[in-house]
Amino acid sequence: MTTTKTAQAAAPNAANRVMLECCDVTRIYSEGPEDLTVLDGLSLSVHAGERVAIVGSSGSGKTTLLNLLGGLDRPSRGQIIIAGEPLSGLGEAALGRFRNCYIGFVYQFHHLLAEFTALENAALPLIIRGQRKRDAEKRARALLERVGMAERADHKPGELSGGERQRVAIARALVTDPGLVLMDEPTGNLDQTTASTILALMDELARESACAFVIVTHDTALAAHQDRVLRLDSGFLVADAKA
Ligand SMILES: Nc1ncnc2c1ncn2[C@@H]1O[C@H](COP(=O)(O)OP(=O)(O)OP(=O)(O)O)[C@@H](O)[C@H]1O
Repeated sequence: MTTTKTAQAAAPNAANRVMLECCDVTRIYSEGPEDLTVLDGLSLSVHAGERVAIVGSSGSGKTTLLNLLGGLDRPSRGQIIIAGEPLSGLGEAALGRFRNCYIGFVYQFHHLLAEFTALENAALPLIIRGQRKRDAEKRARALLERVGMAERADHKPGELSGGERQRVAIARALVTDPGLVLMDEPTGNLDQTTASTILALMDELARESACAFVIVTHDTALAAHQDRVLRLDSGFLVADAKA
């Protein structure tokens, strides 16, 4: 194990194209009586088709990092570049459009819309993008099928179990065929069989469409399944050997 600010060893089978670059990123929270430095000059590259797990103890900054990578928060210092685009150069509206095109989110707080069915929720990112409802729902249905939710497509979130809602959220994140998917405990609510289905789907997508995944998790089995495991510790990334 190396203890360096930069965790940049490329996975053996990763494509050469860099999908995500995090350059010397620092995040300091200044709201309390004292400044809190959560990330301290952190650098990271993730290539197309690469799957990276971020682990670390509670409060180590995993969610903070994920929010920065998704453009939901801005770093105090440093630069985040996705698909060659520095996020700091984008205003809020442009950032929203960029997220819709390039990033899929599976976050615990990213709730499904209660008044829409599973199918409509999964199709939503394409509708927002301006795609015709019929085409968007066709693609969404295909994704729901892949996560084993085709039978429940016409149900609303209130009629689904926690694990089923999570699978719809995963379909919604993948429906736009994003270059980068950010996941926060994606298999947290799932039984082992369903979790394995989701892992297999992620493997396929990483291979087929060179989608890159950054996955925050406490689940050691899920982390061990990824190309790289990075541990957040005292504001720095510590690169583990391939788990
Ligand atoms: N908006 C904020 N203002 C001030 N401090 C914050 C804010 N958000 C997070 N923190 C603090 O930053 C630190 C890192 O929080 P973060 O949520 O990133 O940790 P985490 O590794 O995701 O934890 P967990 O595994 O428990 O979800 C914590 O000490 C937290 O209290």
